[in-house]
Amino acid sequence: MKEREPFTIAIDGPAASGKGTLSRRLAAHYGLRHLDTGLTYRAVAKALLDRGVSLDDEAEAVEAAHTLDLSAMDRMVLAAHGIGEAASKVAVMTDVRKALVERQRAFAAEGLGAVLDGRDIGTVVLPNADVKLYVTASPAVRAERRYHEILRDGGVADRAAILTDIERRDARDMGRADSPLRPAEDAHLLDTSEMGIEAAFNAARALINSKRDA
Ligand SMILES: Nc1ncnc2c1ncn2[C@@H]1O[C@H](COP(=O)(O)OP(=O)(O)OP(=O)(O)O)[C@@H](O)[C@H]1O
Ligand SMILES: Nc1ccn([C@@H]2O[C@H](COP(=O)(O)O)[C@@H](O)[C@H]2O)c(=O)n1
Repeated sequence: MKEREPFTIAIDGPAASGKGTLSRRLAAHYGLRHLDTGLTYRAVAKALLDRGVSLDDEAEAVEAAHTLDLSAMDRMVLAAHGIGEAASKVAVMTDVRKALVERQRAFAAEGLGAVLDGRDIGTVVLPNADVKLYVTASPAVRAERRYHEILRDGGVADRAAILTDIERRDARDMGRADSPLRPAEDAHLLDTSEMGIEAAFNAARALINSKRDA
């Protein structure tokens, strides 16, 4: 049997667009490793919060980025709302991004290929990825999904506050100088505002299969 070349899939999109859900499904389907790069920024932010230092402390943040153990990142712990907000603050620091991008590229280069999701995967981390997807949905739809996710996990949520948070994080992620969130020129847009998880997975799979077989 002919051996396949390593295959990389880059998935970007705003908060709560569904890129993590889609990336996990695709990685399992194609037998690829998966890295949620948002967790790397969250882990750096949490390290600063745990140490009781300011989120502006760039030297501490860079040190945390270099020493981060990717295999020890706990999605349940890092999912906390406050950590997401803190992550988008440390994510504006160029030297933090440099350190994390290096780690993310090293992850993607190992093995038979990988799916990476985040904000700058198609534009900065893996500009030569085999497939690039930009997953999005309207802010109202994303807020509604996050609202139901919080209730499902037993939490208490306020719809209006979630929408405000999502819009604030979008503005910070799209407006920063270094590696702002935007679709790569060669990314395929997947607007899931009116698409369920299964339909989004099927659309992504059809696109990836066409690239793999090409
Ligand atoms: N196409 C979809 N239709 C309906 N619900 C969806 C869809 N995609 C994802 N969801 C749900 O929306 C919520 C947010 O999805 P997910 O965590 O994958 O988003 P994300 O883009 O990775 O978010 P973040 O950047 O904040 O980590 C989850 O509860 C997920 O189950
Ligand atoms: N490639 C990335 C991934 C994430 N960020 C920043 O981290 C924040 C948290 O990300 P989630 O995907 O877990 O919500 C996000 O708001 C970004 O500020 C990034 O800059 N680049």
